[in-house]
Amino acid sequence: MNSIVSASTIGATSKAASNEVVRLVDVHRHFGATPALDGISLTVHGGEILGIIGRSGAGKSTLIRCLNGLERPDSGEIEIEGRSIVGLDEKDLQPLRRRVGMIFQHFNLLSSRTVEENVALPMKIAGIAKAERLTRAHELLELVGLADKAKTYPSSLSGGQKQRVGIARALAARPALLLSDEATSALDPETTRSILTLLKDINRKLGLTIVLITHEMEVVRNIADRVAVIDAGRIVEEGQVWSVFADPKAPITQSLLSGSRPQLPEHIAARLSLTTGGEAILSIDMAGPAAQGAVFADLSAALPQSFRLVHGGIDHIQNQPVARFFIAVPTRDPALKDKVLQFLTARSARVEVLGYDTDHV
Ligand SMILES: Nc1ncnc2c1ncn2[C@@H]1O[C@H](COP(=O)(O)OP(=O)(O)OP(=O)(O)O)[C@@H](O)[C@H]1O
Repeated sequence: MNSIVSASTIGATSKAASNEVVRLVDVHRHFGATPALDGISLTVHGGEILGIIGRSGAGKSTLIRCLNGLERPDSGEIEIEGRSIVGLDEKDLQPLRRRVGMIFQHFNLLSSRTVEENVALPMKIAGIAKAERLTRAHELLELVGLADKAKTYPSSLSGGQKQRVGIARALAARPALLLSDEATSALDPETTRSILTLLKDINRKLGLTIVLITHEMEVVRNIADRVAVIDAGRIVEEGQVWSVFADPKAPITQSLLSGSRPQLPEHIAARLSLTTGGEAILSIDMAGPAAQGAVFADLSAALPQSFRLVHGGIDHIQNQPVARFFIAVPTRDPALKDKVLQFLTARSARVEVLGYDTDHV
């Protein structure tokens, strides 16, 4: 990928991290009796990548359509770069739409236009002279690694290449904000990773603010700085990605994360009982500084033969260790489990007794 193009060349807005590019306050949007958005308040700062995740029907598309003015809320405030867009008519919305670029799941390229014409189209609509828009289209195609495809048609491109053209086109009008609507959902895992890497690269180089909606936690994990979880039109959880992965609070977040975090193997979970006996099965969650020490070596030294490792691992998200383990503690010494619990909680671990595996004596 060739992406060595400076922010000044491309001309994206680079904002200080404290600047608010998006602000939503108590936004409501109903369709009949269905509350698609039920009081959404959200802030996106300049230069950050916010992932908005939720299940089908949670309200993600409605939210993103409100952000680019395609949908009007019933009530609440929406500001883009400090300017309220709620009361704007179509004519006044046009300059705002140029501040907001968008990429789509199915790319939405014009098949009758070449790649460079697709990228140049928003500039043509904005009345930019032909020579200037072609120069810029080439800079953008270089940014997304497709300079050699300028004269080809979208039908000859792979899905990943089409999305790169979509990204170049979205950047054509020098947006302050890029909205990504399930932009990698139609791509295979490897192409998804390359598109996410490109978006992160553009975010870093141009300081471009990105809001992406997705139903995949892996997308959030790979690219976002912060995550907001939406369910039934409400933000139910919000925070830095590593801390939400480490300690998901809302049931919907726990469920969305179930494929991304170690889970107790099913055959053991199926045997668990509430009756004390055999081994107690404990889950242990540690993150950040708490996950950096030699916790298990220290536990072993302090309480020899007090546990055996059952399952788990350490992930690294935003350069922070996020650990989740399952251990088995024998119950033949009735006080042992509490000693282990005490030891681990003193080390800032979150520990839960899941039940007893009485088959394992
Ligand atoms: N134009 C509409 N008319 C009626 N109901 C709508 C309309 N748009 C959305 N809804 C309803 O609002 C709720 C939120 O829909 P929305 O499309 O925003 O969810 P979503 O999270 O984007 O779902 P998906 O991931 O399946 O696209 C759903 O119950 C949906 O049926």
